[in-house]
Amino acid sequence: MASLAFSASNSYSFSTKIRIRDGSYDCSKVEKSIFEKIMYSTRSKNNNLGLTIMNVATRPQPTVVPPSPEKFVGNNSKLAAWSSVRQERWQGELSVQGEIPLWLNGTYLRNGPGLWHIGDYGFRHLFDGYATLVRLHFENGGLVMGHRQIESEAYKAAKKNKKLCYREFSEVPKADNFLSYIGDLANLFSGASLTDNANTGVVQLADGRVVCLTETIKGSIVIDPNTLDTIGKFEYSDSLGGLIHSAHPIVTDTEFLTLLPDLIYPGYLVVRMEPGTNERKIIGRVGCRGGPSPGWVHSFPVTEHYVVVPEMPLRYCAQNLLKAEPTPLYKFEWHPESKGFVHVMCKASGKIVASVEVPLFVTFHFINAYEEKDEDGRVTAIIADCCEHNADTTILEKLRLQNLRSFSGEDVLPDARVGRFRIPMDGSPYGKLEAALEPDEHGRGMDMCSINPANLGKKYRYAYACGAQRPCNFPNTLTKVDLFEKKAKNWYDEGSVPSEPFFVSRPGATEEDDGVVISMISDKNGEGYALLLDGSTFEEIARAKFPYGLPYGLHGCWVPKA
Ligand SMILES: CC(=O)/C=C/C=C(C)/C=C/C1=C(C)CCCC1(C)C
Ligand SMILES: CC(/C=C/C=O)=C\C=C\C=O
Ligand SMILES: [Fe+2]
Repeated sequence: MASLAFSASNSYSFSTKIRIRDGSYDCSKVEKSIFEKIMYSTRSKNNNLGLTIMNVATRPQPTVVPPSPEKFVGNNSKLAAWSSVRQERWQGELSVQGEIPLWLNGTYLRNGPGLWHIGDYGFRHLFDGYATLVRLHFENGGLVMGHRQIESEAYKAAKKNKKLCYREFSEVPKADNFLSYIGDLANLFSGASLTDNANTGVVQLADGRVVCLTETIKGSIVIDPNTLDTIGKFEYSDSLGGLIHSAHPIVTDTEFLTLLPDLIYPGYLVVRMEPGTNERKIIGRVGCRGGPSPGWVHSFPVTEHYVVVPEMPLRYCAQNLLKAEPTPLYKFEWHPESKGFVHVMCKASGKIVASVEVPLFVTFHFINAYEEKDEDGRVTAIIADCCEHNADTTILEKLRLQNLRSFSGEDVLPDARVGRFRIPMDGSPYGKLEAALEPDEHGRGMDMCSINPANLGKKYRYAYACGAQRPCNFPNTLTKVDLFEKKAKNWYDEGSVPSEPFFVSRPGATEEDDGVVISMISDKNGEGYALLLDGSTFEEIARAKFPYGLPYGLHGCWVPKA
């Protein structure tokens, strides 16, 4: 046992006890009050000690780099999905089988954790990898593919120092000695040691800027969608502070909405940023009804007038944040006794208009939400759909790379469903959560969803997602879910892993599913291709082989031709 005192910022000093076990520093006994003090001290404008803006004076032309002969790293199956990307960048025209519709003019960008190695050291969890951007540029029936690493500070530092330098989702840099461990703790609380590895998603703001995101606020990075150049850090100009936000903001032509979980006074700030600005303004705040900390908010849905704030019983955990080694639920803890809640905030007033207890749930991704009205047009309930993992947290463990790489033929993917919340707006205390369709329709796998963006916040019929054809260890189908008919159509290619199906609407379309669905496939031979399905029939319309298989990617966006 050691007792020490140090100053985390100029204004706070504190002491704590550190137990040294097996040569590692276990800080699980750090008192919450101390944690709170430190976290609070980060709530100032100047808490980020991270990136500075890199100026790109000229826009360089994309470099065409031929595929290198390097071997895939770290995978014992042929699937490229769980192997680190084989080179920093590539760009070239692909040959297309089938026909790309001539109306499809623009660029699909997909982000994801594509590099899980520093030298010989391999990361452990899917979410740890350094961000790899992939670009599919569609023009006049042709297709140019490019991929490139995002030049985050975390990635650059790892390359330069040949070691992990920032805290990733599950990986923590090793302290050289006890004193540096103490320094690391201070850096954790100031945010300085948190990653800016923007490896989760990419969005185009209404003002045209393209921003890659993750769950750390400092991991908001502006890129050039044409060259995939890293332009620089997206600096929020407000003084909201904080370290983390939802990885999935809601982005429309008029706004950028996100949630900032508050770990000190458990709750969430709902904030809005107008196009052309970097300033988030507070719409309102909602306090948690369960404890001891806010639920993980990887995503959240909105309706036309409301922001839906989920309070999941899988909650951020201050103690786990301090641990050097990953815990079973990483930075989170499952608190069934704390219950699950859904809060509904009016976008215009910031007032909470409903706050209900719901059955326990586990979700990364909300699909959509809408207002249910009576014949007089009064809102009687909010319907919110998500990819729900049957209140089972084991999915997090299944996403460890070792598990993803070792499919033995055994069916190990936990069941998931389209979870439909019904949140009454009449003051009743409970909401419902039920499957929106029979989960066998999509093989009891369900994640990585998209909808026609024109239906955001409105009653909608179709969702596209990844489902399962069992046995499997990861969602392996593309599925089109019809929420009216309660049916699904599934696309499957044995041994392949498809990435999130992304719907692009045909200009002038009047039907919700009139458009195409884009996905990228890792196939069983270690190769990969871009796949286009018809949004309505869900039949293949085109595919284009990549020069080599690419790692799995998470979320994408569509950048229409200017
Ligand atoms: C890739 C993905 O879906 C999620 C990534 C999540 C990350 C990088 C979370 C990082 C975090 C830390 C580095 C410390 C604070 C907690 C938390 C936000 C989980
Ligand atoms: C890939 C995934 C879940 C798959 C489960 O079936 C979740 C990704 C979360 C982050 O974006
Ligand atoms: Fe996500």
